[in-house]
Amino acid sequence: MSVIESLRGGLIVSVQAYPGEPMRHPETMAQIALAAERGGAVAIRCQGLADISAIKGQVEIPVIGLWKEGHEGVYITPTLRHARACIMAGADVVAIDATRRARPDGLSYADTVKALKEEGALVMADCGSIDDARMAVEAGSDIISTTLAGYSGEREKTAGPDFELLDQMVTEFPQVPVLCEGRVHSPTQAAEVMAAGAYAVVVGTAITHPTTITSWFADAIK
Ligand SMILES: CC(=O)N[C@H](C=O)[C@@H](O)[C@H](O)[C@H](O)COP(=O)(O)O
Repeated sequence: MSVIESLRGGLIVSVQAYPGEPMRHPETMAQIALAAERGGAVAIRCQGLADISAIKGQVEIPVIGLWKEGHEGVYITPTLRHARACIMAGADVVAIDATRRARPDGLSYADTVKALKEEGALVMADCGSIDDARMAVEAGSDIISTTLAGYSGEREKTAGPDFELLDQMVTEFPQVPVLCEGRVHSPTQAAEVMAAGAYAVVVGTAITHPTTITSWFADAIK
């Protein structure tokens, strides 16, 4: 079965810790990824070359790798160099910023995807709007996703997943795998995005970010 086919209908778990956080260590991330695999994840999404390699060493399921540089503007795998490095580190799919903003290396999104495809890589397009998705499909991305909805200035940051953008994407691109990622906070919401036509759902915070999960409970009993 192809990597993309193996994601169909499944749960992808995003395993990331942010700079300065207590769990930001490749071995810790790899342990969480393995736990997620045992729980039924069909793939892991993770950040940074050390985490990608450590996680590849632990799990059998595919790894979607990205490399975050900074946290403003184009920061998810911002350049072709970052994308190539993710593949070299072992990622089965590389996730890259697929907004229409200028990229730090001056390449267009289409040029970046073209180079990666020529090298045999699979590309996940992290989109923030339907216009981004159009550009990403035109460029030949293997997967498109709602990852940047609410973070790139084109969509409101909904409390839960951006169902409206998901609907636009699956309606306009029925032939392209559309992932729903971002603020999927419960099993019910995960089921809802699948019912809405997502090819697969990506859950990060609600499974792998204990500080945030703890704050949900702490706030609820204040
Ligand atoms: C916008 C951005 O930088 N998103 C990042 C992308 O890799 C991660 O910080 C998110 O945790 C991930 O998308 C999963 O989303 P959520 O944690 O909401 O389930």
